[in-house]
Amino acid sequence: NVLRLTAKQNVAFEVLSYHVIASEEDVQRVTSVSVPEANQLRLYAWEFNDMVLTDDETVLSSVRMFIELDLPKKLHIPHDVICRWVLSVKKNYRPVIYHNWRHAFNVAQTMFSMLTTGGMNVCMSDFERIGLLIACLSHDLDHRGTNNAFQAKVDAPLAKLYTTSTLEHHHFDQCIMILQTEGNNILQALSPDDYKLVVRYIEVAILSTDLALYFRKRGEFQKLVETNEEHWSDPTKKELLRGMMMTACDVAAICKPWEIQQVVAKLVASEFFQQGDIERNQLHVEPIPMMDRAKKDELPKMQVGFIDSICLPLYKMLSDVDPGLTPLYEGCKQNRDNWEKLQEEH
Ligand SMILES: CCCOc1ccc(S(=O)(=O)N2CCN(C)CC2)cc1-c1nc(CC)cc(=O)[nH]1
Ligand SMILES: [Zn+2]
Repeated sequence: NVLRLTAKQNVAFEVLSYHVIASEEDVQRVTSVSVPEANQLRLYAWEFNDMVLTDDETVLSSVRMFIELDLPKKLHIPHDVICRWVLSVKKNYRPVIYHNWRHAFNVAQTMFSMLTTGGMNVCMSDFERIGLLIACLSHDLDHRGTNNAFQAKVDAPLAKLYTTSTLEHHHFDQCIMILQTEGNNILQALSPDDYKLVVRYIEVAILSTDLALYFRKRGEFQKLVETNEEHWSDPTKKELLRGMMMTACDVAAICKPWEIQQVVAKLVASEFFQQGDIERNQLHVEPIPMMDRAKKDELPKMQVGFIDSICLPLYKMLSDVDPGLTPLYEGCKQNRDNWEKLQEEH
């Protein structure tokens, strides 16, 4: 009977694999073209705009980020494996309004800029750099366009599996599932100990994108930055820095040129309002103001509140740690003025 069970499990896994991994046709197409240059793709720019790129170009741009950091060579990642892995990650993002592949791709590009244009490169090992890039591209895998509170409200299976950071645990699960799928393991050449270390970096990085954890950890990071105790040789302090970098990349649309910020804010609002509609019309509970379509006129005021309470303090601390990140702080401050002007118009 055990044999029958494993046979069933194998079939299930094959079927699952068919759905979760990239098609060899996609892999063929992507591996057959040369990877565009980073400067041609504007990958080093804080003002980077993904909207001008086709889906294949976002896949090739992601591959280019790994190549620019010399990771395929240093960690022996075959070109077809890195292409297949990026395509599989992209395939496991749902076509939701905001938390889709494009968001993850933008988060990874901001991390790439931090690791290069910023000064973070000097204090991050190859294992931290590949861990952070994998975490950024994977950090919202299989997002449903609704938040943690919503999973609990609808008693979603995920909420039973993970009572805290519900979605973030699932995003990490999906990341590992893809890495462990045939032909997708970009960490395959690492020793068991190094593999465990990088997977640990990825887990903590993805979980730190839960804003609840950011609020919990921010005070500790603030103290560290203020007292100039920035000894990044201390693993616990370094882990705290990587977590703050993840949050900064996750909300980095708030630092983008005003035209881009306005487009993205509309997408964020639409996804939030969609959840609010379900809460009001199907669950018969009152949505929070951020998700309440009836309060859309308060959006500029809410954005100013978001910038003041979450974003500016974070970009200020990171600019103190690495002056190379100051453009993020400046961009965020500029958008605070832009949202405030809109707020006054009402
Ligand atoms: C754009 C539509 C309105 O968007 C917001 C409204 C309110 C707040 S909030 O800081 O007051 N706060 C956050 C914590 N919640 C638990 C309670 C409410 C944040 C946003 C917002 N969030 C993101 C991250 C996805 C991106 C973005 O651009 N804006
Ligand atoms: Zn995200």
